Amino acid sequence: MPEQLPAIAITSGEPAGIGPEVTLKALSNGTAARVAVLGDANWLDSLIKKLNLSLNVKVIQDISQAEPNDGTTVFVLHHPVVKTPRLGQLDADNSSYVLQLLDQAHQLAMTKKVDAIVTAPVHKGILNQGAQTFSGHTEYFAAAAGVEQVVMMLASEQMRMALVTTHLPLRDVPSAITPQRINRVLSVCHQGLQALGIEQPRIRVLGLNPHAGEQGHLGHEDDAIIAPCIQQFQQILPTATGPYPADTAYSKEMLATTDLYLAMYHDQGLPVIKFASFGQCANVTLGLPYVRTSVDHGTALNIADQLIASESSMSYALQFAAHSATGHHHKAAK
Ligand SMILES: NC(=O)C1=CN([C@@H]2O[C@H](COP(=O)(O)OP(=O)(O)OC[C@H]3O[C@@H](n4cnc5c(N)ncnc54)[C@H](O)[C@@H]3O)[C@@H](O)[C@H]2O)C=CC1
Ligand SMILES: NCC(=O)COP(=O)(O)O
Repeated sequence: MPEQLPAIAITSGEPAGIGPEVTLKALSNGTAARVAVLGDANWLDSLIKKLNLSLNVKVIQDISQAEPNDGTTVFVLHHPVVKTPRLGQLDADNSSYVLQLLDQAHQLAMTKKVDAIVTAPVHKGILNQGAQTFSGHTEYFAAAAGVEQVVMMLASEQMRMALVTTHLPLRDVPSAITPQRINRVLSVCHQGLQALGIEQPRIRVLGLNPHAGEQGHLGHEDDAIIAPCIQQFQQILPTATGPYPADTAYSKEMLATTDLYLAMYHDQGLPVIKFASFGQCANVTLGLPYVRTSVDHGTALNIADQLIASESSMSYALQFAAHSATGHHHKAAK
C-alpha cells in the first residue's frame, strides 16, 4: 500500500523577486508530495510562459484539491496581487499580499490541512515599509503560533547550523544572550534533532567573543553566561559541549563529530554554512507546531528580471519538508 503523500503549502513570496520563479522551476521537476502554491495565479501563469516551462496552472478552492506534484500542473490557492509586479522592482503596495500568503499558510498548517509549509523569500525591507514590523518568517510564524522560542537552523549535507539570536542589530546581541534564552534554544535544538532521528545529538556551542572570551580578557559572556548554561544542559544532553572559539570550530575532525553547531548570532553562523553549501541547503524552523522550511537565499532582485535563478535550494527545502512531514530522516542532510 503506497504511503499517503504529505501535503505542502508553498508561499511564493515577494512577487518581484525570484521566489515565484524558483517555486515554478522546482515544481516542474516533480516532488513526492501534494503541493499547493499560495500566490497570484495570473502572475504565476505569466512567469511560466516567460520561463517556457511545460506547466499548467490550476486554481483550486481548497487544499484537498491539490494532487501529487508530477511536474505538469501547479495547483494554486489564488490571492490577487495588489499591483502587477515588475521583476526586480519592489512595490510596498504588494506587502499586504505577501503577508496574506504567510497568514493562510499558517492557518492551513495549524488546522493540519497541510503537513508542512515551504516559504519562498520575502523582502524584509519592503514589508516594513508597506505593512508592519517584520523581521523574518521565523519570528512571524513563532508569534502567530504563540510559541516563545523557535530556532532558525540551516541544514545541508556538510553541516547543520542553528542560531541563538536571529534578526536583530549586532549591538543588541550581547544583551540577548541570556541563560534563559540559551537553555530554551538548547532544548528546542535537542528536540528538533531528535525529530530528525538523532537521539543524542552532538551540539557544539560557539562562543560569542573572539577565542571564546580568552578567559575573560576578550569579553565576559562566554565564561559567565554560555559555559554555565552548557554545563547545566549536559545533565540532560552530555553531548552538548562548548563554548568553542568560532574561528577554529570547523576543522575536518570537528565537522565530522558535530551534528549541530549553535552560533550566537546570524552572521557568526550563516556565512559559514552558506559558504559551504549555498544552493544545497534548507532553512528549517525548529520549535513550531508544524514543519516549516525555506530556501537559503533571498529575493535576489539583481537577477530577477533575467530569470536565471537556480531552484536548487527550493528543491532541497521541499524535499526536506516532505521527509520531515512523513517522519523520515532527511537522507540528504548530514
Ligand atoms: N527566506 C527569506 O525570506 C530570505 C529573505 N532574504 C531577503 O532577501 C533580500 C535580499 O537579500 P540579499 O542579502 O541580497 O541576498 P540574496 O540571497 O537575495 O542575494 C545574494 C546574491 O546571491 C544571488 N542569488 C541568490 N539566490 C540565488 C539563486 N537562487 N540563484 C542564483 N543566484 C542567487 C543573488 O543574485 C545575489 O547576487 C533581503 O531583503 C533579505 O531580507 C534573505 C534571505 C532569506
Ligand atoms: N538569513 C536568513 C533569513 O533571512 C531568512 O529568515 P526567515 O525569513 O526564514 O526567518
